[in-house]
Amino acid sequence: MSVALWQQCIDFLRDELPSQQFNTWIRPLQVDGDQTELRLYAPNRFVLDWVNDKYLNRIQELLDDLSQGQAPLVSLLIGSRRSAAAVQAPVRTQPAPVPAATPAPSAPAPERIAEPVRPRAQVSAQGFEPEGAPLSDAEVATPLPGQASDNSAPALIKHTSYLNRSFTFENFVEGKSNQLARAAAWQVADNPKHGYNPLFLYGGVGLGKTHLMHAVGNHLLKKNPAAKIVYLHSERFVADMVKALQMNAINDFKRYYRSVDALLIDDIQFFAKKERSQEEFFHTFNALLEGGQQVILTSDRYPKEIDGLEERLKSRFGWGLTVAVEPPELETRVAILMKKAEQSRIDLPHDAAFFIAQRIRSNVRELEGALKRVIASAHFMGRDITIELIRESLKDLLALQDKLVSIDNIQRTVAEYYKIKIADILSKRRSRSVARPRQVAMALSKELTNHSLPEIGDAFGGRDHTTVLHATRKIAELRETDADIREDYKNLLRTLTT
Ligand SMILES: Nc1ncnc2c1ncn2[C@@H]1O[C@H](COP(=O)(O)OP(=O)(O)OP(=O)(O)O)[C@@H](O)[C@H]1O
Repeated sequence: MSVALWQQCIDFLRDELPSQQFNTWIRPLQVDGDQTELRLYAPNRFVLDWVNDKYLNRIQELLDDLSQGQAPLVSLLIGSRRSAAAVQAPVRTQPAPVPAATPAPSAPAPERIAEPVRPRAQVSAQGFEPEGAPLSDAEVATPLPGQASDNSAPALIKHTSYLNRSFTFENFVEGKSNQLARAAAWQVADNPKHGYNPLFLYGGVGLGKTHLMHAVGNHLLKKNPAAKIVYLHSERFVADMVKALQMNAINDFKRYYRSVDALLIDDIQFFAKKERSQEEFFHTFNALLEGGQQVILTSDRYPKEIDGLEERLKSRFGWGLTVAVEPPELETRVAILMKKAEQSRIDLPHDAAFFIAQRIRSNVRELEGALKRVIASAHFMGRDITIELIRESLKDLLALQDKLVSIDNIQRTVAEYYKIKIADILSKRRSRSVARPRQVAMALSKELTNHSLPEIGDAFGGRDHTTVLHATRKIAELRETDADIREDYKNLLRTLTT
């Protein structure tokens, strides 16, 4: 019964919280319980502390409301449902109104959990035999990217453990969009034995996941130059494994990967549908976790949403910490440009950085690419970087952007998104189902185009500029208070700018 109540509570939290927060803190919680007690299992102490601190009061409040004051007592534990036996005693919290972060006075100190409790891996480093699932076509067909051999690796393992030395924490610009991911990565880098294992970073292309992963690796190496840090793309892992199987050297392969201090694997969505590789990775992963070696993974989406990935892998990824990296907001884009210019010892005026950041919104890689082009033009023509020079050197890119974000296109995209007609957006109808999307479209037009308020008003069926102003203010306010609008706006921005 309390589990059903939790499901309802989750529905509210999903609506109330930005998706990044929901995915990071609430979604990994597992639950069981009965009429009187609801046990929530956090994958590690970090999540437990955070939930305790930030969300438990609200959770208890919601449960009270949903059960008309008959809410079960909430216990927050470390572990997972199946490993509950391994957990000695919960960090039991008081029901509201007593502050939820306070452990019950009766909980004896020695029983408090000091370290994350993790279910024991089922397979030891030596325990796996190669007869697994047969190779799928995709596994066999995966090309071998040409990289030099790593001296310490068996000859068949072609990857390198090279980390990009410029991907450091110092060079990483922090903003709202990547704050959590950076904090989690820093924890792992600074305190690997007590951090989160695995650390799973996910988000769209070019947003800094690889950068952060390397930053951890670089920091670990700085602290211990003898550490064996292996970074590779998931396709490389697959290719090495295929080769090892072909050469009858799978044991070398296993030994090598299981001997590392930290294994960093990029873009693990490429494991999808490659059953044999997943099998091998699963065992490597277990062995590393069991040995206390650090694993860091990245993917372009939330692990549970990767089609073609085994459930047991998805579930195991949740033992550590899963954090999203979001597209950077305007201020962060400006700061990134200023940082990159500083690294290249280029004098980039703030208004020029602002201009580029305003126009290039999709991701940091694009932003960097645009800056490089501007710098090259400035060098080539022997001119200072001005907005005029930027307009010239990014002419094609900006024209493409303008086409993409014309008011017409915004109206069409918003109409499609909300499943209404463009004619409705232009009409005088005031019903909420039409008025809100219209306001969203107006706010997007203001943010994404250079049209003036009167021009935007004209394009929306001849409305006054004050109506457009009101719409942009209203939507700005709703993006703070209403999770649906916030999500809609974010999705539309992404559709219109990538
Ligand atoms: N916050 C940031 N501060 C400084 N540079 C950044 C930041 N975010 C991204 N970058 C830079 O943007 C580029 C792309 O980042 P990165 O390769 O880490 O993206 P990614 O998320 O791993 O993308 P993909 O999924 O395509 O591999 C890199 O050059 C990186 O240094």
